[in-house]
Amino acid sequence: MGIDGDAPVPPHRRFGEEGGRLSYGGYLRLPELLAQQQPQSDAPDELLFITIHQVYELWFKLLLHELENAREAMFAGELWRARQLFRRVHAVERVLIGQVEVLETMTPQDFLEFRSQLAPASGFQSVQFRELEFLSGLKDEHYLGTFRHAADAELARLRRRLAEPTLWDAYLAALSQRGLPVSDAEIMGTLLVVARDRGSYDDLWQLAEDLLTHDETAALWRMRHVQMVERQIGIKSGTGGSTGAPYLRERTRLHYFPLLWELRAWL
Ligand code: HEM
Ligand SMILES: N[C@@H](CC(=O)c1ccccc1NC=O)C(=O)O
Repeated sequence: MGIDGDAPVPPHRRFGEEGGRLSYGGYLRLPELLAQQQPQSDAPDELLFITIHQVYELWFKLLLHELENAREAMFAGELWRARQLFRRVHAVERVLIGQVEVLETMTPQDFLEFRSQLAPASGFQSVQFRELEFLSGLKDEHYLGTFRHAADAELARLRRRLAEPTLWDAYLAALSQRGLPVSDAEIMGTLLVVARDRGSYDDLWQLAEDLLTHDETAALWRMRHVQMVERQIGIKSGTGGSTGAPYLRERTRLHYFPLLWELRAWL
């Protein structure tokens, strides 16, 4: 019973009612969000195709945010904070791989109902995907060419990513703050010291493992994507003008942090 004799108000009724300003849909901007799925054909599976891509782009946005914060934490020497953020990054990346399965419920015949209308659009033109690559250390300015038709603001974002420090630069800064040499000639020696003296450097070792997991999970997504592509379009070329699966297979060999992979051979 409440103090005035009425039945107590259940907690779920009280919370958030103080100001009465926020609502679920208002806070999350659902009218705007849910107005953005607009198929251009009558093909029943185009809604799935648009939804999946929009969900990917939302996760990409979060990943960029968390990776920027992880980079800042490494520069600040707050390795525990960087590690906390990498746990989140890895969890999101596993979701990115898992949701390929949802798109694979589409048959190639159903995809072909709207595929021809997509060209020349393609995942090639995902600005945030390329930003993730640049931030992670895979800076390839040739890709600016694929964004010729992008908005000025998007091109500016890519150029900024090309100019700014990568996650690897931030890791080198963290090593350097602990008095370890990081020049090109010395870095492999330093990585070996960290790997062999876990008593002194376990936090740096674990952080390098977090970077490697980010690298590995990105590669797993590339492999999963190319499997899906082969299942959908076989050896057809891509709407973005590439050779399709052969181009994508080549990209699965990429590494964000090649030295961390090379280190294994020296241990
Ligand atoms: C039916 C499903 C899909 C097919 C058949 C497909 C096909 C392709 C092909 C052929 C390419 C090479 C570029 C081109 O010439 O078009 C490509 C690139 C790409 N796709 Fe997809 N894709 C599919 C789904 C997705 C999804 C769900 C995403 C999530 C965002 C995605 C993201 C990308 C990205 C980021 C690239 C550029 C990769 C790179 O340059 O390394 N794709 N895709
Ligand atoms: N490139 C794909 C089409 C495709 O998947 C796509 C088209 C427009 C926007 C995003 C896409 N997703 C990944 O490439 C294809 O060649 O079939």
